[in-house]
Amino acid sequence: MDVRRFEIDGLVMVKPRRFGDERGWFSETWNAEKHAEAGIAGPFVQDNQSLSRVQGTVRGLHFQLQPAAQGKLVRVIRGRILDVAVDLREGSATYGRHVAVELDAEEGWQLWVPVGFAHGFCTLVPDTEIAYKVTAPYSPAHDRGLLWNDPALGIPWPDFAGAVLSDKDGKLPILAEVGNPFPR
Ligand SMILES: Cc1cn([C@H]2C[C@H](O)[C@@H](COP(=O)(O)OP(=O)(O)O[C@H]3O[C@H](C)C(=O)[C@H](O)[C@H]3O)O2)c(=O)[nH]c1=O
Repeated sequence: MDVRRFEIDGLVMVKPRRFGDERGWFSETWNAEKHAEAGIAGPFVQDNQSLSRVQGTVRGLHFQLQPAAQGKLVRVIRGRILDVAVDLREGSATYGRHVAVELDAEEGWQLWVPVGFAHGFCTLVPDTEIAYKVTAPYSPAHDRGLLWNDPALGIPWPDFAGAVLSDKDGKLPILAEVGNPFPR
Protein backbone atom coordinates (compact mmCIF):
# COMPACT_ATOMS: atom_id res chain seq x y z
CA MET A 1 0.00 0.00 0.00
CA ASP A 2 1.40 3.42 -1.00
CA VAL A 3 1.51 5.96 1.84
CA ARG A 4 1.90 9.76 1.73
CA ARG A 5 2.36 11.96 4.79
CA PHE A 6 2.16 15.72 5.28
CA GLU A 7 3.78 18.52 7.27
CA ILE A 8 0.60 18.43 9.40
CA ASP A 9 1.14 15.38 11.62
CA GLY A 10 -1.63 12.82 11.86
CA LEU A 11 -2.99 13.31 8.34
CA VAL A 12 -2.04 10.51 5.94
CA MET A 13 -3.03 9.33 2.46
CA VAL A 14 -2.99 5.66 1.54
CA LYS A 15 -3.51 3.88 -1.76
CA PRO A 16 -4.46 0.21 -1.40
CA ARG A 17 -3.12 -2.09 -4.09
CA ARG A 18 -5.37 -2.88 -7.08
CA PHE A 19 -5.13 -6.33 -8.65
CA GLY A 20 -5.94 -5.82 -12.31
CA ASP A 21 -6.90 -8.41 -14.85
CA GLU A 22 -8.92 -8.63 -18.07
CA ARG A 23 -12.16 -8.19 -16.04
CA GLY A 24 -11.05 -4.99 -14.31
CA TRP A 25 -9.53 -4.85 -10.79
CA PHE A 26 -9.92 -5.93 -7.16
CA SER A 27 -8.78 -3.99 -4.10
CA GLU A 28 -9.00 -4.35 -0.33
CA THR A 29 -10.20 -0.82 0.42
CA TRP A 30 -9.99 -1.40 4.19
CA ASN A 31 -7.59 -3.86 5.84
CA ALA A 32 -7.15 -3.37 9.59
CA GLU A 33 -3.57 -4.69 9.65
CA LYS A 34 -2.34 -2.84 6.55
CA HIS A 35 -4.07 0.45 7.42
CA ALA A 36 -2.71 0.21 11.00
CA GLU A 37 0.82 -0.04 9.57
CA ALA A 38 0.11 3.40 7.99
CA GLY A 39 -1.18 4.75 11.32
CA ILE A 40 -4.89 4.37 10.61
CA ALA A 41 -6.34 2.31 13.43
CA GLY A 42 -10.07 3.01 13.72
CA PRO A 43 -12.07 1.32 15.20
CA PHE A 44 -14.80 2.36 12.75
CA VAL A 45 -18.43 2.26 13.83
CA GLN A 46 -20.21 3.76 10.81
CA ASP A 47 -19.86 3.87 7.02
CA ASN A 48 -21.15 6.92 5.15
CA GLN A 49 -21.76 7.60 1.45
CA SER A 50 -22.85 10.77 -0.28
CA LEU A 51 -23.65 11.71 -3.87
CA SER A 52 -23.21 15.26 -5.09
CA ARG A 53 -24.73 15.83 -8.52
CA VAL A 54 -23.38 19.29 -9.39
CA GLN A 55 -19.68 20.10 -10.00
CA GLY A 56 -18.65 22.65 -7.39
CA THR A 57 -20.77 21.18 -4.59
CA VAL A 58 -19.14 21.99 -1.24
CA ARG A 59 -19.86 19.87 1.85
CA GLY A 60 -18.18 21.08 5.06
CA LEU A 61 -16.11 22.06 6.81
CA HIS A 62 -17.49 19.83 9.56
CA PHE A 63 -16.43 18.17 12.81
CA GLN A 64 -18.11 16.71 15.89
CA LEU A 65 -17.11 17.76 19.41
CA GLN A 66 -15.96 15.27 22.03
CA PRO A 67 -17.15 12.80 23.17
CA ALA A 68 -18.50 12.27 19.63
CA ALA A 69 -15.40 13.47 17.74
CA GLN A 70 -14.78 11.45 14.58
CA GLY A 71 -11.76 10.19 12.74
CA LYS A 72 -12.64 9.79 9.02
CA LEU A 73 -11.21 7.59 6.28
CA VAL A 74 -12.38 9.17 3.02
CA ARG A 75 -12.34 7.76 -0.50
CA VAL A 76 -14.03 8.61 -3.80
CA ILE A 77 -16.03 5.86 -5.49
CA ARG A 78 -17.17 7.97 -8.49
CA GLY A 79 -15.76 11.25 -9.78
CA ARG A 80 -13.19 13.52 -8.14
CA ILE A 81 -12.99 15.91 -5.18
CA LEU A 82 -10.68 18.43 -3.61
CA ASP A 83 -10.61 17.03 -0.08
CA VAL A 84 -9.67 19.41 2.74
CA ALA A 85 -8.75 18.97 6.39
CA VAL A 86 -8.06 21.89 8.77
CA ASP A 87 -6.07 21.39 11.98
CA LEU A 88 -8.14 22.57 14.98
CA ARG A 89 -6.09 20.85 17.72
CA GLU A 90 -5.36 23.27 20.58
CA GLY A 91 -1.65 23.93 20.87
CA SER A 92 -0.84 22.30 17.53
CA ALA A 93 2.07 23.93 15.71
CA THR A 94 -0.09 23.70 12.58
CA TYR A 95 -3.36 24.96 14.14
CA GLY A 96 -5.47 26.62 11.43
CA ARG A 97 -3.38 25.14 8.63
CA HIS A 98 -4.90 22.79 6.07
CA VAL A 99 -4.17 20.02 3.64
CA ALA A 100 -6.04 20.08 0.32
CA VAL A 101 -5.64 17.02 -1.89
CA GLU A 102 -7.43 15.68 -4.95
CA LEU A 103 -8.98 12.25 -4.49
CA ASP A 104 -10.65 10.38 -7.35
CA ALA A 105 -12.20 7.00 -8.13
CA GLU A 106 -9.62 6.28 -10.84
CA GLU A 107 -6.54 6.46 -8.58
CA GLY A 108 -8.11 5.14 -5.37
CA TRP A 109 -6.17 7.26 -2.84
CA GLN A 110 -7.79 7.59 0.59
CA LEU A 111 -7.35 10.43 3.12
CA TRP A 112 -7.25 9.69 6.86
CA VAL A 113 -8.52 12.68 8.88
CA PRO A 114 -7.95 12.10 12.60
CA VAL A 115 -9.96 13.55 15.47
CA GLY A 116 -9.12 17.24 15.85
CA PHE A 117 -9.69 18.33 12.26
CA ALA A 118 -12.51 19.98 10.34
CA HIS A 119 -13.21 18.11 7.09
CA GLY A 120 -14.91 19.03 3.85
CA PHE A 121 -14.63 18.79 0.10
CA CYS A 122 -15.58 20.35 -3.20
CA THR A 123 -16.61 18.13 -6.09
CA LEU A 124 -14.56 18.62 -9.26
CA VAL A 125 -16.90 16.82 -11.65
CA PRO A 126 -20.67 16.12 -11.70
CA ASP A 127 -22.18 13.05 -10.01
CA THR A 128 -19.36 12.53 -7.52
CA GLU A 129 -19.80 9.92 -4.79
CA ILE A 130 -17.68 9.52 -1.70
CA ALA A 131 -17.62 6.70 0.84
CA TYR A 132 -16.05 7.15 4.26
CA LYS A 133 -15.65 5.32 7.54
CA VAL A 134 -15.96 7.16 10.84
CA THR A 135 -14.79 6.27 14.35
CA ALA A 136 -17.83 7.65 16.20
CA PRO A 137 -21.55 7.70 15.38
CA TYR A 138 -23.37 10.74 14.05
CA SER A 139 -24.37 13.08 16.87
CA PRO A 140 -26.33 16.18 15.78
CA ALA A 141 -25.86 17.64 19.26
CA HIS A 142 -22.08 17.59 18.76
CA ASP A 143 -22.09 18.55 15.05
CA ARG A 144 -20.11 21.76 14.44
CA GLY A 145 -18.45 23.48 11.50
CA LEU A 146 -16.07 26.06 10.08
CA LEU A 147 -16.90 28.37 7.17
CA TRP A 148 -15.47 26.75 4.04
CA ASN A 149 -14.24 29.97 2.43
CA ASP A 150 -12.98 31.82 5.50
CA PRO A 151 -10.14 33.91 3.98
CA ALA A 152 -8.01 33.17 7.05
CA LEU A 153 -7.79 29.52 5.98
CA GLY A 154 -6.39 30.24 2.53
CA ILE A 155 -7.85 27.05 1.02
CA PRO A 156 -7.26 26.91 -2.78
CA TRP A 157 -10.85 26.06 -3.75
CA PRO A 158 -11.52 25.93 -7.51
CA ASP A 159 -13.27 28.94 -9.05
CA PHE A 160 -16.54 26.98 -9.34
CA ALA A 161 -16.56 25.94 -5.63
CA GLY A 162 -19.77 26.82 -3.80
CA ALA A 163 -22.03 26.22 -6.79
CA VAL A 164 -24.09 24.15 -4.36
CA LEU A 165 -23.85 24.60 -0.60
CA SER A 166 -26.31 23.76 2.17
CA ASP A 167 -27.87 26.66 4.08
CA LYS A 168 -26.23 25.27 7.20
CA ASP A 169 -22.75 25.32 5.65
CA GLY A 170 -23.19 28.88 4.36
CA LYS A 171 -23.71 30.15 7.91
CA LEU A 172 -20.85 28.36 9.70
CA PRO A 173 -18.48 30.41 11.89
CA ILE A 174 -15.01 31.53 10.80
CA LEU A 175 -11.84 30.21 12.41
CA ALA A 176 -11.53 33.20 14.75
CA GLU A 177 -15.00 32.34 16.12
CA VAL A 178 -14.43 28.56 16.29
CA GLY A 179 -11.42 28.90 18.61
CA ASN A 180 -10.30 25.65 20.27
CA PRO A 181 -12.95 22.97 19.94
CA PHE A 182 -10.34 20.27 20.60
CA PRO A 183 -8.60 21.25 23.85
CA ARG A 184 -5.43 19.39 24.83
C1 LIG B 1 -23.23 13.31 8.53
C2 LIG B 1 -24.56 12.62 8.73
C3 LIG B 1 -25.73 13.18 8.29
N1 LIG B 1 -26.91 12.53 8.50
C4 LIG B 1 -28.14 13.15 7.99
C5 LIG B 1 -28.42 14.52 8.56
C6 LIG B 1 -29.08 15.25 7.40
O1 LIG B 1 -30.48 15.01 7.44
C7 LIG B 1 -28.52 14.59 6.16
C8 LIG B 1 -27.43 15.41 5.49
O2 LIG B 1 -26.48 15.75 6.49
P1 LIG B 1 -25.36 16.82 6.17
O3 LIG B 1 -25.96 17.98 5.41
O4 LIG B 1 -24.64 17.13 7.47
O5 LIG B 1 -24.42 15.99 5.19
P2 LIG B 1 -22.97 16.47 4.67
O6 LIG B 1 -22.98 17.94 4.40
O7 LIG B 1 -22.56 15.54 3.63
O8 LIG B 1 -22.09 16.22 5.97
C9 LIG B 1 -20.83 15.59 5.93
O9 LIG B 1 -19.97 16.49 5.31
C10 LIG B 1 -18.58 16.40 5.55
C11 LIG B 1 -17.90 15.99 4.28
C12 LIG B 1 -18.14 15.57 6.67
O10 LIG B 1 -16.94 15.39 6.86
C13 LIG B 1 -19.09 14.94 7.58
O11 LIG B 1 -18.93 13.54 7.50
C14 LIG B 1 -20.51 15.26 7.36
O12 LIG B 1 -20.79 16.38 8.18
O13 LIG B 1 -27.97 13.32 6.59
C15 LIG B 1 -26.99 11.31 9.15
O14 LIG B 1 -28.07 10.75 9.34
N2 LIG B 1 -25.83 10.74 9.60
C16 LIG B 1 -24.61 11.34 9.42
O15 LIG B 1 -23.58 10.77 9.84
